[in-house]
Amino acid sequence: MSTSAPTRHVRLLAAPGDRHDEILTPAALDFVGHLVDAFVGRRQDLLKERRRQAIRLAAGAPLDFPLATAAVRADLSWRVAAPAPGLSDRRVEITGPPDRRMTVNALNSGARVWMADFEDATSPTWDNVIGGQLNLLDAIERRIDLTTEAGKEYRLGERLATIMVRPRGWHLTEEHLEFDGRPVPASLVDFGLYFFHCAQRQIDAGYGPYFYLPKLENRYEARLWNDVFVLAQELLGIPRGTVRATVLIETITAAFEMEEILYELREHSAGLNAGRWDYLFSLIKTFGHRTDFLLPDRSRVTMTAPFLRAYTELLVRTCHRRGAHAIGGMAAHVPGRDLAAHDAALAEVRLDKEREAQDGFDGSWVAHPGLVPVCREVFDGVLGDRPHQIERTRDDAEVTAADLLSVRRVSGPPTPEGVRTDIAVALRYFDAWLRGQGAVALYGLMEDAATAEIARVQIWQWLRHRVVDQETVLRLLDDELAALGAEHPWAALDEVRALFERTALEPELPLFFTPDAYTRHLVRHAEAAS
Ligand SMILES: CC(=O)SCCNC(=O)CCNC(=O)[C@H](O)C(C)(C)COP(=O)(O)OP(=O)(O)OC[C@H]1O[C@@H](n2cnc3c(N)ncnc32)[C@H](O)[C@@H]1OP(=O)(O)O
Ligand SMILES: O=CC(=O)O
Ligand SMILES: [Mg+2]
Repeated sequence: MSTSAPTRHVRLLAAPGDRHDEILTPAALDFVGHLVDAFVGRRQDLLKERRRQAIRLAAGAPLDFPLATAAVRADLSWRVAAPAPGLSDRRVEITGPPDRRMTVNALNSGARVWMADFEDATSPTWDNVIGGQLNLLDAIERRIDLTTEAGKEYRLGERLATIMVRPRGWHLTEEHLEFDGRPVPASLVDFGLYFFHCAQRQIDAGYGPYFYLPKLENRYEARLWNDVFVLAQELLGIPRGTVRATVLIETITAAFEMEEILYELREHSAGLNAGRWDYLFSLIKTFGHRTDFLLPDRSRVTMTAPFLRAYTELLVRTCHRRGAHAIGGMAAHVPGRDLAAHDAALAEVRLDKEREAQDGFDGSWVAHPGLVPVCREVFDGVLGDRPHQIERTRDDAEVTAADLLSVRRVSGPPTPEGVRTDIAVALRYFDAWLRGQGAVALYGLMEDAATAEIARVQIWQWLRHRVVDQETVLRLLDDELAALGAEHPWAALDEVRALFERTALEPELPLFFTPDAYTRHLVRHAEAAS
């Protein structure tokens, strides 16, 4: 590193794990320490500002495009950085946790990009966090090949997806590391360890350190990330502007600051992604108390709803005006076990990708290798030999604040089946998450932290508006816990019930279910750590 070590250190509180020492080297921990020392205070202030903004909006303050930055939006002269090597053609991006086998499968999947996910698709057990870093390092070093006991071989092919890493969001902490007696921001751990070990290796391989940034709520959080990148590059002697990052627009407040977010990150920006599931979660969380934001069953809120079309149209228009990629979101259908379910899932995904490609997106996400071909086919049909369609500026897509908030047109009460499904999904997902699995297929759909959040906040919203009564929810809760216990005798039923009660049934809605569940259930401190 080009500067001296921090005077205050990151302290490791976890017991040693298999090969963890290869990631948690003194130099890597010093590097993370530098980042934490520099940014921990600002992160804290920004989290406080999130709470203040939530209170303002709950009290009826209007949400609009910020007046203070009108000049940034009006100035058509600025552009984001040119696409970096490996990021020009992003027609298909596969996402998933950096589990060892899935890492090989994702890199070989035929997708152009693999989003290695420490956020929605990962349950942040310490083993998953450090194991994920090891898998990334081993993949980049091409030493990840393995043969299972059953004889199945996993070998990296010749043409691999470009890696983009999604660190955990600003709201989460990593409690196996401590700085000044306090847990460390998880974003800086995931970003810092990957950057320290892999940034130069990726540059040497002809790519670079690339990221996806989740759950940002405003331009100040984008500025914080940009400053993290500047310092990280400086510390390791990597030229400024080497990092690239795609920001997920997946909160309702960030939808009003898309231009500003691109502007803040412009020297490191790789565009925006329409993170539809967290977006819906954020919308319900932010305006859940208002009757005009009462949403029906999740299955009835599709991407053709006017307020969601407004969001994706604005995203494409904003990106393309600034020379940035606009990347589509996740259709939740995953290939089924039988042929009919498989065909139905593919048809749903095809429709979703067709709409995105026609709207001007430059590529999109899939959750499963079996969906890569359909997404590629659709985008091939629109892009042909062009790597993207950034030149399509979508000046026709005029979107107002009212369009983004016009939820009333799809609002309405849930069906009994919708209530049961949300409870079933939340419970099953919580159980998987507590056991270390952050993404699961349930009832033909991919479920992860974002979709599980929707399930629990919908129940909260329906109870609050009395369109479902507490007795019904408690009866369904008993039924679904019994069904879960019958299917999975090992399920942590008491913990799952308590988590559901705390995060869906209390009058005060917790902002996320993950910090509570993490601190209570996933943290394992070594008794003798010093
Ligand atoms: C809202 C959002 O943020 S979306 C982004 C975050 N969410 C995700 O990334 C979810 C990613 N997807 C997944 O994790 C998985 O596809 C699941 C959990 C939904 C389903 O997984 P499974 O039940 O294992 O699916 P299935 O049995 O069909 O898998 C078949 C093979 O494909 C592999 N596979 C499935 N999905 C992926 C993936 N996303 N990446 C790499 N490999 C994958 C499996 O590992 C398995 O390979 P194997 O036979 O070599 O072990
Ligand atoms: O991260 C993606 C989302 O839809 O949420
Ligand atoms: Mg998300």
